[in-house]
Amino acid sequence: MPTLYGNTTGLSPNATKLLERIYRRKVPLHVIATPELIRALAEASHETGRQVGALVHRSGEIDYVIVGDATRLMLPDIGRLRAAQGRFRALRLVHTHLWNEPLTRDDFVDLVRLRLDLVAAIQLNPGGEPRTLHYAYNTPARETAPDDDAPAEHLPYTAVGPVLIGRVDVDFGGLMQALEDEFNKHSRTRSVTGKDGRALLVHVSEKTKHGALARAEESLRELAELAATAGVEVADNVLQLRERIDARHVMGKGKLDEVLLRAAELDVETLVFDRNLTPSQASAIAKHTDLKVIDRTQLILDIFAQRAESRDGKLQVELAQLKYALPRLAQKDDSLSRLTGGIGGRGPGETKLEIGRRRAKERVSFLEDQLKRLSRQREQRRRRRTRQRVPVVSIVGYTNAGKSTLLNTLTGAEVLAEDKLFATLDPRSRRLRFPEEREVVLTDTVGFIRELPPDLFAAFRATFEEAADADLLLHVVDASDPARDQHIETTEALLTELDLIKLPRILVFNKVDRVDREEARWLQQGSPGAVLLSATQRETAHPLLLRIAEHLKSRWEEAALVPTYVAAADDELADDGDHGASGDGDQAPHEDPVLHGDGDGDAPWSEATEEGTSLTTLAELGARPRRTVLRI
Ligand SMILES: Nc1nc2c(ncn2[C@@H]2O[C@H](COP(=O)(O)OP(=O)(O)OP(=O)(O)O)[C@@H](O)[C@H]2O)c(=O)[nH]1
Ligand SMILES: [Mg+2]
Repeated sequence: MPTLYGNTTGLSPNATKLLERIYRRKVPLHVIATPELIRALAEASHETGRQVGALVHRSGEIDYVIVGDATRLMLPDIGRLRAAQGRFRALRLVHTHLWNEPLTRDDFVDLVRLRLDLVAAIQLNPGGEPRTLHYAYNTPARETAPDDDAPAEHLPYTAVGPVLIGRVDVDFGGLMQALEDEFNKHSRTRSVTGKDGRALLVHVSEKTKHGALARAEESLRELAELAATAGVEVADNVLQLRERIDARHVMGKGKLDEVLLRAAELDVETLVFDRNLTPSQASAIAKHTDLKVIDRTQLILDIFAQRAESRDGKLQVELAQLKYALPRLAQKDDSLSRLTGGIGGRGPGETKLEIGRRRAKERVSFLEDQLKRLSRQREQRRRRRTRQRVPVVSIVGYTNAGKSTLLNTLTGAEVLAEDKLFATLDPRSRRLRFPEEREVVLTDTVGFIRELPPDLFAAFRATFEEAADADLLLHVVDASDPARDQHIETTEALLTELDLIKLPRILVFNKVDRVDREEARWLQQGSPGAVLLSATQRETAHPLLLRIAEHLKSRWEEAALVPTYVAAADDELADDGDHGASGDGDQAPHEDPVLHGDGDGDAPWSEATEEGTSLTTLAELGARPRRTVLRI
């Protein structure tokens, strides 16, 4: 007994018989539909007062007969596209429209979403006779040349009609062949700059507070940076503010269809959501759109996976990824296969994420054990260091603020500093020598980010263990970033969570070369205790060095490492601010290298060695030698 799909309740025996008989039709490849099929669909439709459709396979068989209501047809779940061969599903939908409507938005969405060969709608007259036909097929997204003055909007399909039923003259097989050739050619020639393909960024949030739009745009900007860091080319953004986040699909169905059509139009395969999705939301959206769906957490995890270098870092990323994947493994949905491979599915190193739930749980406890061991080792190292009473200064702040650049500049180290988010995942410590054998260990840290994924936060808490023992924190802020204040807020909130907020802290406004004088002055007035500098310009760091020395004065004395201390005149420390962007005229030229740092070698967390350092006097720091007092 052939199965009927869709709205089959309350069908009369006669209607059922007519519908079942549709399965007997055969449709050769050279036509969209035979007159017999069209008549059978019209007849069943007239009998039921509902739309009736057939999904016709290229083999000529009718695979599904579907009943709708008076205005629409709900297609059955016909499996996932990527399991199918080639570009198209090899199925075309031929169905009736009762009210003489042309193709509807639902028709286009089905065409694109399911990659159907073609969708045809037969318009019936009031007597139930087939009159005209509308049809549409997928066409490749067109590359818009820069000098192309055609409208930027380009639909991912071509629609034809109305055509009188007797006049439909389409070589269906020939059309499909031509389209497949065109799609193949298109995918060969299209240039993709992102190594991991193109994505559509989607921001949905509630329009609760004032300024929601500006915040949404700022958030999308950061997401675009994250995507670029992860190696994804951003094709476009979609932004929606709505009253309430939809529990199932985040946005409304209509908007989701729009996203789907836009994705097809731009030929992207991935949606990156600017929020964290629940496992069921991610799976429902993937299912509805047949696109790969990534959320903000996955994107960040992916960056971390690509960037972690040390054993510790790799273990932590893998742990965070597994913890993220576990509830999704439980979903038992075939969209899970999308979690593996490519963006969002990379494990650190060679680790595969394609593992079962039980294995994943075992691996989680293994990783946790390993990490505990490593943590103990670090603890021992730290204790040794504490015994040596070398003060620790930790550089913290939002990602891309210039922390590593500052470390490099101060110590002459060569830590990777890049205009990318999360350039540093395996923080390094460097020894920095002040005059008179006073020294500090300067530690770089992982950058903070808004809504740091909880699992990642837990995993990376460990990297802040070092900072917990710090005598002083340098909170580095990119002064030139429009979201500067939010970054400070986020960093302070995370410092609170990490229990580091109680440590003494110097606010360092970095990149002042990129803000104008007026703004620099304003910044200094707003935060009198802050230091302004450009980490890329070594000489601007002197006020900061003096401040560090001032802060650690008692610490050094207490440690009695040396019988001397630095006494910088109060006024010197108070007016540091104007050193900032421009540098002071009375700054003495200093000799390179001013300060010498010696690296830890490549192993993070290892102790600084004693070799290779040389001493400089505070005068050689070059700031204001005349007014600097050194006492013995
Ligand atoms: N113009 C200017 N650019 C700077 C300055 N300091 C750092 N940068 C640039 O800002 C970018 C980020 O610097 P990083 O030192 O990698 O920043 P970070 O805080 O360590 O970043 P993560 O490790 O990603 O958290 C790099 O391209 C630097 O060259 C500065 O004072 N002026
Ligand atoms: Mg860094």
